[in-house]
Amino acid sequence: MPFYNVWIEHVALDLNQTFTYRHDAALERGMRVKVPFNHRELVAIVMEACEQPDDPSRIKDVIEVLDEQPLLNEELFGLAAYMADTYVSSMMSCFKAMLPPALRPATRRASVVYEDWFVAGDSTQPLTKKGQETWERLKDALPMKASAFRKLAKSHARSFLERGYLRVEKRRKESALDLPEKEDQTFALTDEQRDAIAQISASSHDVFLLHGVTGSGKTEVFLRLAEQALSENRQVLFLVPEIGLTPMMIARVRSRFRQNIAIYHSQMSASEKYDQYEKVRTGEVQIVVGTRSACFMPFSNLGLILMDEEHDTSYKQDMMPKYHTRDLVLWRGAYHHCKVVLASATPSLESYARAYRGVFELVELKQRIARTMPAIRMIDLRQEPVVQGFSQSLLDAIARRLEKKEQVILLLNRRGYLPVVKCQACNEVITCPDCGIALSYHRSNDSLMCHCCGTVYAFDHTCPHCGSKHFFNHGMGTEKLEQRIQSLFPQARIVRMDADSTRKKNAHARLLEQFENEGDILIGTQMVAKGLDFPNVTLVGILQADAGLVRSDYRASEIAYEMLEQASGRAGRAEKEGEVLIQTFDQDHYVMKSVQNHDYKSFFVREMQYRHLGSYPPYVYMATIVFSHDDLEKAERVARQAKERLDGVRVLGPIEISMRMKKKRVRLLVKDKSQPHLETVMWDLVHHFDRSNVKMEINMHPLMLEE
Ligand SMILES: Nc1ncnc2c1ncn2[C@@H]1O[C@H](COP(=O)(O)OP(=O)(O)OP(=O)(O)O)[C@@H](O)[C@H]1O
Ligand SMILES: [Zn+2]
Repeated sequence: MPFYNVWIEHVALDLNQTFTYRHDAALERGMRVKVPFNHRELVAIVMEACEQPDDPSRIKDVIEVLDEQPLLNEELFGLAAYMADTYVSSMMSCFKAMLPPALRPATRRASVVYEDWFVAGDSTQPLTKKGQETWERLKDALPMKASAFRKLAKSHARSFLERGYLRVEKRRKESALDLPEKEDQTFALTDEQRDAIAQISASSHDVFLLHGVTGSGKTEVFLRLAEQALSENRQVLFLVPEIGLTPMMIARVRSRFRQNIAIYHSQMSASEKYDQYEKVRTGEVQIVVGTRSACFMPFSNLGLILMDEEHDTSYKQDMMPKYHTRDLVLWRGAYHHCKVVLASATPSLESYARAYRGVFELVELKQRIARTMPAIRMIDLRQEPVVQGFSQSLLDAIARRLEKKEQVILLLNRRGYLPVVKCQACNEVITCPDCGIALSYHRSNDSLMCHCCGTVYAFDHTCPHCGSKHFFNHGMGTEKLEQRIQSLFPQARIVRMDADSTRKKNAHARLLEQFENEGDILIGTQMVAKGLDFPNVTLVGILQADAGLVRSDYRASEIAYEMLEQASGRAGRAEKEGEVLIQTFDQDHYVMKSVQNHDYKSFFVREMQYRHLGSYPPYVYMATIVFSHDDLEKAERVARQAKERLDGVRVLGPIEISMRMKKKRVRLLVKDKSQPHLETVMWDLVHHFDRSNVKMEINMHPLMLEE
């Protein structure tokens, strides 16, 4: 049949409308084609063949077919449709989110680069005793990248080559992720680990919440479960929140499974992503480790999905379609009839509530491998003064640890030098003209930065309002902390980790390696709270523990709790006992109490009461609608009209929120007990509400209200 319905990407079009074109050869669903549209050539995706339209003479021809095979299989089509429905977004935007950039409309592939790999030869020539030992230790890990093997085998690599134990083979260059080389370590499982694995394997449930305290050895549980799935010839998807923050985790997975693994994350180039995508599609690898977009990999036979740190907010995409990775992997798990394991020391309230009700099966690891949780000491800042950010207790503790040659992590969740630049003469605060919020001073490039939109402004150290050259020096970001701590401990080797110091590719991995090998103090933003496993870290200090609690967002307490508990969990993970010092004005707050007692359950119970009282998730489903326009009144008027149209749901607002790109913005907050009903109401708005050139953006199930 020569007629086909296609999806076209075009902002001015109504969501999900399709158009009909003619093509005389057969097209398959999921192929890309180029079509004429309003005097332009646009890329479209074929949806289906269709009947001859009423007036075939008006139908135009497809200009070019871009693919030999469909890009997406039926499962991924189903996933796109689910995603479009759930997040009230267009099919085309879902396809774009799902495909690697090289397969998105109108891109060409970069050339392929090759590099040396070692594969095992079949030599029986004698080796020295040391050589024999090294060979025994490493031979099962082959094939391996030549450079990596040389690092592990040191001087022996050459004789292995000369004696035919190794052969060189050219392979397509891997993702440039610079992972620390690790040798595989297998442990005798602890009783708890063994029980957890047995429970998951034997259960008839599909979805598990693995709640294991920090340092309880969740990774080893993942690796064993992955081995099981592989032994049944099924594929494994292993999701991590941010690749940069998890080089150690990935190195461990890779050291166990070597060549059988694809790595997929946002810092890779388009051609690297394409390579990894193809490896999965062609069945060359069985395991994918990656960040949220890895949940779209073209698996054919998934046997297990692992989602580490399932509470992490980076699993929610912040552009359209604003999906949550957890929802999508649950859908895929159901499609493949495979088990899904969500894991965290601090599960999201949504997941724990589901485990509580038995929707997910709860699996617990209550003990640390190191046996003891670190002791938490609250430093009451109402009693003990802080001088330039530090209490004397914290300074003393740092000094003691440095003396013992142990390592320290300091958390201050604010980057830059000064958080606010305020004129001493006229009291004006310098703000971002696009967003209206205070700019931060960054000393490294001597400029001002908006932490909302990322714009950098030149700073001549003169107040734009009154011309004064004097500014207050209140407040502190990580840059200032670094300077201060260096002057207090001149001998200490300090590593700073925040969004500024980690901008370059592989910077995370490099900084972490630097800290592990030759650092004394690691300072940083919430990044340092995540996943780090350094045996010699015995002190964690948290400078402004209350900072997260003063935010008005409904999830503020949960996010603050996660950060504090996770940061605390970095101390004392091996033999040496750990200690955590938390500087707070509010030590009786239930968040502080729960952290102090390492008591997730009490946090959960209290927080659920607040969510219940305020009608917030997980008690209701929620969406935000943001209207933006140059004219605030117009945006408000349209928002009020939309509110009237929203029938049978609770609507709060409109309220004005911070500007974005110079546009004024107002927000409606929509709540309902029923997810399908909420979706119906929102779709109705998208299709039938006249928003007269006011921009309208919907965010289903937002994690944060202020964005
Ligand atoms: N059975 C075991 N025997 C000895 N050591 C183990 C065992 N299992 C794990 N470990 C070690 O214990 C440490 C903590 O394990 P892991 O990093 O998996 O913890 P985790 O549960 O992921 O913690 P977090 O949630 O804090 O990231 C690691 O250094 C790991 O190598
Ligand atoms: Zn801005």
